[in-house]
Amino acid sequence: MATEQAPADADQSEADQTIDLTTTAGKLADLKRRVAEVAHAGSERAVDKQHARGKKTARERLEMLLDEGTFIEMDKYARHRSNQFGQEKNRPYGDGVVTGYGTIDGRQVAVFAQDFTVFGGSLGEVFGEKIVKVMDFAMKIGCPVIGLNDSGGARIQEGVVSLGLYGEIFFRNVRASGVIPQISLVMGPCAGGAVYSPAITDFTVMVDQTSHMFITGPDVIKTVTGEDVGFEELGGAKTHNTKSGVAHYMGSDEQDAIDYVKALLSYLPSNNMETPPSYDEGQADLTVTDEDRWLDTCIPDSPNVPYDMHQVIEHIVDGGEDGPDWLEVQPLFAPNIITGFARIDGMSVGVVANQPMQFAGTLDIDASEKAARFVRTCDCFNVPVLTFVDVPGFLPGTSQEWDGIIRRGAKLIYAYGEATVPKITVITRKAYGGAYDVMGSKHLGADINLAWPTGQIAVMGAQGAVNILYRKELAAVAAEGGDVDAKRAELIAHYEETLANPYIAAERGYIDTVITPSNTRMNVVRALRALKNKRETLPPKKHGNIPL
Ligand SMILES: CC(=O)SCCNC(=O)CCNC(=O)[C@H](O)C(C)(C)COP(=O)(O)OP(=O)(O)OC[C@H]1O[C@@H](n2cnc3c(N)ncnc32)[C@H](O)[C@@H]1OP(=O)(O)O
Repeated sequence: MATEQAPADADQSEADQTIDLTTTAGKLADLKRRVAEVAHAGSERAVDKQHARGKKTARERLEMLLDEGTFIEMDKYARHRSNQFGQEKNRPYGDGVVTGYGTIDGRQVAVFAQDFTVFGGSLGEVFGEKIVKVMDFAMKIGCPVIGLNDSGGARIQEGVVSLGLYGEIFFRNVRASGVIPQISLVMGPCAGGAVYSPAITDFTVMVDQTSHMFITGPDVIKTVTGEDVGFEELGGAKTHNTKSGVAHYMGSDEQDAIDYVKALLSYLPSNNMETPPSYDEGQADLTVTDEDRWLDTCIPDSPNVPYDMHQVIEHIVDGGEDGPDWLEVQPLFAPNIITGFARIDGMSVGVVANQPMQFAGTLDIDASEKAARFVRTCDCFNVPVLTFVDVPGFLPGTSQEWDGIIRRGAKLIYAYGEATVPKITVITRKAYGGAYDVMGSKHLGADINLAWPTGQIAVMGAQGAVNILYRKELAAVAAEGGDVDAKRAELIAHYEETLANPYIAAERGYIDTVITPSNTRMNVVRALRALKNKRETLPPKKHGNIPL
């Protein structure tokens, strides 16, 4: 995979002695020797230790990630210039990070892979300069940059210079945000300030058991707060995929994590000036199939009975022998909302959907932030947003209020309102209260709004509404010894008939049309085709002020 072939492991010192640098043959032999040194920058002991932990080396990982034979390494002869703490005696080629470019599924990408076998992958001046250079290169040519993180953090011996280079990387992460996709694979430690580069990138993928992210480690935490916590519990892949929402996917092993990144890239354009790649576009069968007909039966008669929104999504997106063309993002975090990429009619689509199986599909802080971030990611990279709505409202509770559901829930409104990509919304069942507005409503600029006849678009559910509207009447029935439950049922039926349906919204054009569920795929395909050339721009401004 290097541009020069490394010689087989022979007795190197003997070979070195025979190199005559005054001849061309000698100079070529010298280059070969250096190439071999580059490839074996980490000691055998460090490589063995890496493997014993179930981790691959930086070069092995790049081989797994990139198309075979496409990697071109940059700065392989770079070495640190530090002469502190005896560092001048050890100047391995590459300085602990492998950088360069290659292809994934034939598409150009730039990469850097931190090499834990050299100085623990710690970031010094030259190491940092190499990353900065490859990021600048990716920006110039408009291709995604993928960072493989496995590092002890700032190289302690190089002091503030290391911190300066972290800052240079963060700065570029910010400037590249929304221009080129940035993806972080965390495949070992990622500690202290180092975590903020992955945090700014579009996606962070971790590996179960072998990757950790934290600002301060267990020892510091013990000293400062007295808490006893291990690496895994504090900042392992499970923690960041389920609790903190820092990560977007937990790979079961390194191969799984890498495969996820490759799949992710297949839904994204190379930069914000391009549209995402499409596969067999325009080939969708628009007749109603058995898969489509399943949708006519999936909504339970009782509004209190859940159903799995994953199944709805899977019946609408493209599919083949390998199953639905669907890649969930943050599947383990805030599962009351589903986010992920799909292909419909061969086109890339970002799906946001309430999940009635979790907290009845209510919106809470985590769900709002998860979906807001996802909608903005789609909008950056010209991916249309398809929303499925079954939401009974925002989650009530003091913890939600005190943790800021007002400003944090507002992010989702902001994200939908700001997005100029095609926006298509399907209301399958409940769309209650403020949550109706939030979830891709016409009022927030959605282009096509569809509802199923099972849709209930109202300020609140029938039960709650009747209890408020008819409190006095119900109390009077109770006082007279009448049948309160029968009266309530009668009032609920009346409310459902008059208000909890999709037709009032449709009368006003808030819903473009009410469709038979089995016609959803056909309607979505036609809408995507119609909206393909949608052009909408925001008023000129420096940038908006999303509540953070
Ligand atoms: C902005 C910031 O990044 S602030 C954060 C600064 N970094 C830190 O606080 C983490 C410091 N490092 C560590 O705590 C540990 O090395 C860990 C947890 C990352 C990994 O531990 P282990 O897997 O046991 O690896 P180990 O400690 O042996 O490190 C491997 C080698 O990398 C070196 N190394 C690790 N981190 C650093 C570092 N930050 N700077 C310089 N060298 C480092 C180690 O000295 C060791 O060198 P050696 O093989 O010559 O003995």
